[in-house]
Amino acid sequence: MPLYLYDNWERHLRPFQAIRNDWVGLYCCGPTVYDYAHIGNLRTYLFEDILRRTLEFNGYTVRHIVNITDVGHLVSDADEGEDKMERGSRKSGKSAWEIADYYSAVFKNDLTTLNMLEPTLWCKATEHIAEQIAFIQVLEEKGYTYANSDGIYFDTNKQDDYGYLARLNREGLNAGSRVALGEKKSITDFALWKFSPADSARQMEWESPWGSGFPGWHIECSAMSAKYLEPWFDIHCGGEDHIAIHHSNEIAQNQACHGTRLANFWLHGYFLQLDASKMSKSSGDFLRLQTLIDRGIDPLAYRYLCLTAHYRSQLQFSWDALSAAQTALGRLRESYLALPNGGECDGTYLERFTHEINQDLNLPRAIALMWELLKSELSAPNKKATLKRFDSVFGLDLARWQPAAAAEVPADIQALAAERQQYRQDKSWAAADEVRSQLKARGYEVEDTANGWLIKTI
Ligand SMILES: Nc1ncnc2c1ncn2[C@@H]1O[C@H](COP(=O)(O)OP(=O)(O)OP(=O)(O)O)[C@@H](O)[C@H]1O
Ligand SMILES: [Zn+2]
Repeated sequence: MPLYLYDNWERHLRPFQAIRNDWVGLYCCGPTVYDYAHIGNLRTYLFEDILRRTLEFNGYTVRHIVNITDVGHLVSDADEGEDKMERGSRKSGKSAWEIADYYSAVFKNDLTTLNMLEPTLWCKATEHIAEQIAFIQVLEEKGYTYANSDGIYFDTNKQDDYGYLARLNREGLNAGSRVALGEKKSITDFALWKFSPADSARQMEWESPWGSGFPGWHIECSAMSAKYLEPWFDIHCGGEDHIAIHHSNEIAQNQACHGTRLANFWLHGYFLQLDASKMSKSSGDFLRLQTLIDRGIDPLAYRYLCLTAHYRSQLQFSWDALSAAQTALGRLRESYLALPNGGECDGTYLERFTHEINQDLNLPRAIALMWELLKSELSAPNKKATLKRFDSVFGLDLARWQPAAAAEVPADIQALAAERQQYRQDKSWAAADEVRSQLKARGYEVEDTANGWLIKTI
């Protein structure tokens, strides 16, 4: 069954075919580590995690690269204003290096808490300055750059199809924005290298053929994806806000340097909205994963919530929806736990599941199918085996979940519960009731569910 993905370059579903035989290259733009990630950012990484799991489900080996932007992302996407890292440093009183380390570690921890798979490789912008300088030098040799008083810029007029990914109307943009042009030749031109200001020292700066300074934000992704994947690889991801500027600029750089548009497929995760606008670090109005945990929400309930919305539609955050997700996850975990082991994955359900996830990651329908499976006539052990296979894509970690009290249920009680279950299966009702009384006397009760049993304390 082919895997169809919605490619934003072509703006339609395309059957996925790997470029190479040995691995699939997946590059995901990582966080700018000047602050905590919010659950909106995390929604995009969850979508990328699901994509990776779907590729692996389809038998591919994925080389999954995530970068850490620890320099060069300016407050304004028009390459103006302060570097977000330096601003974060000024606000916190810590060095830019310290805050980069701190927020990178918290970010990685958030991903683990949400049961995301560890990328094959993390790479930091500040550890790839030489690669970025070398990339800019090629652009310079090929005539794509110009210098002005604050940096080396990419001349977007040199490319007829600049901005194709975003279907940009360049004439319209240029006409409407003369004031913001500054020293740039065209409003879409962007910085490759920024000079350190003459009057104040920066914490993060390096020598270069053009003088002391730091790289622009977009060049790191072109340089690092070429280094760790290839200049032409399979799939590039990010949030929807990256389409118009960041990814358009990455493509421009690669077209100029390597003659490729970086990636064969361009996939974007759509926003988590808070009160009808994008949840955003810069606005200061955001929720962290830890905020949810502090309010008694299981982090995987947030993962479940994200699974119920398609990645290509925006998701409106609400506490009600989150608590409904928590309830559903609880039911799912209990059902899974109650099912006996030893079954086999059901071929028909597996085929239907593959059809849903291979249709551009239709996780909402895959989740609905999972509930249908639980209610089905399938044998209990086979339900469990099938569900386990589904969970390799959902990533809800069902097999590891234990109710808080379960760890304390003594082995002899568990054995009694199993004995009772056996009596019930044999229709020896009197013996089953007798064991039930014994359990009760010890302070336990067994709850029968559609799919098995659960031991609870009275
Ligand atoms: N509200 C959101 N919902 C989903 N993804 C988002 C949201 N906001 C940002 N993203 C994505 O999260 C990833 C990390 O973004 P990054 O750390 O650069 O955020 P940022 O641009 O500095 O912060 P912000 O835009 O929140 O002020 C990117 O892929 C970005 O597109
Ligand atoms: Zn990027």
